[in-house]
Amino acid sequence: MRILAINPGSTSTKIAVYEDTTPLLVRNIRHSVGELSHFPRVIDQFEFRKNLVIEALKENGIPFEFDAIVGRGGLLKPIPGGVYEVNDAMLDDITHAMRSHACNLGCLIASELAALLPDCRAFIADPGVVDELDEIARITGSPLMPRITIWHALNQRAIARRYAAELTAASPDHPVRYEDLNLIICHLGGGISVGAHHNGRAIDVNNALDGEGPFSPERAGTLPAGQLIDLCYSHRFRKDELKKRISGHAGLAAHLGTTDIPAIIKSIEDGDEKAELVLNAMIYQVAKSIGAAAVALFGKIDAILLTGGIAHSEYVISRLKERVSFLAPVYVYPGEDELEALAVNVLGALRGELPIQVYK
Ligand SMILES: Nc1ncnc2c1ncn2[C@@H]1O[C@H](COP(=O)(O)OP(=O)(O)OP(=O)(O)O)[C@@H](O)[C@H]1O
Ligand SMILES: CCCC(=O)O
Repeated sequence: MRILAINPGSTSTKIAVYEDTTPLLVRNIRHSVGELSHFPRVIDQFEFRKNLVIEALKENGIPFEFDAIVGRGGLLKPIPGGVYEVNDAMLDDITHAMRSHACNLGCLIASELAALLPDCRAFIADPGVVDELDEIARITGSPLMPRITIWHALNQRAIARRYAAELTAASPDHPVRYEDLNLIICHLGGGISVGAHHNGRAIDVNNALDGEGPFSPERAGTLPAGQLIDLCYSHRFRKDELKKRISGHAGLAAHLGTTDIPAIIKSIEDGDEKAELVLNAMIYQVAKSIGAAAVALFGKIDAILLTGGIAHSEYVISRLKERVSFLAPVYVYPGEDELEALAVNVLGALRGELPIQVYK
């Protein structure tokens, strides 16, 4: 089976081509803040990112022949995890999605490219709206605003399974499954999500997109509610501009004008005190969220797993470990396994080993 996996993130479009479980091509196409700022809305990046995918395949001599195309995404209604075939209900909900996120493009690009081929099917797997919250975690101080989650479900689960497989490989007589573990998993990407996983379910995890949790390279995280309301009524910003102050032009992008962690660390080394304070504040907020997840798990934690692009950074990881390693052993999985997870999920579905769910 030949599978094209497409993962549009907030700062990159990652693609991979798999022949069964063998990767034939893996590419990370990075997008600068300036490049993406030409597009008023994320959905407007559709043609741009789709063409980049086609160009990357051509440049690498990959023939446009696939059994399935799978995209990461999108921000649909809350649904159980798993593999879903793209259908009209999904495309309709994505096109009119209330929330803007690059992963919405994954579903749309997969669908459009698959339609160019006879017998090629389009899928998504474990989108960011996978919802397994404990009921107690949904309650906020306002009945008007129950909590929802939008998080890196695909990667957090893939990393959890990888950690369990590593434990099993180390002690084959004592096989361990993700479903046996209590884990805190922290995805450090353009957005940051921190999940408390209890026996294979994310019982609490922040809404990394809509202003909840730590701030991140391009998200505001939790904001002071009163000040936010005042800003809404200040006539200083239109609604869409204010939304960008929560997701897009927020976090490190708003404070420092860049989401590029290596560049920020370079300027800290060159003596930029503001960059140092802001980046350290982001690390501090991530550590506090890990502490909150520890409480959700009653302090019974097998491991803390740090993943996402920023987990490549020794500067960030060493400072995080300093604050949280008293809670549990910390393991680092830099980058993400999302492309492989997409491909493996779809391969399982095409082989009949995993159910293909229908989005309604
Ligand atoms: N080698 C590296 N060292 C430090 N930071 C890095 C490195 N590579 C990428 N990053 C940082 O990781 C962040 C992007 O992470 P990632 O690629 O996981 O995000 P994304 O896929 O664009 O968005 P998201 O994960 O939120 O969907 C950026 O802030 C980038 O600067
Ligand atoms: C759906 C992914 C969540 C995020 O980027 O914050």
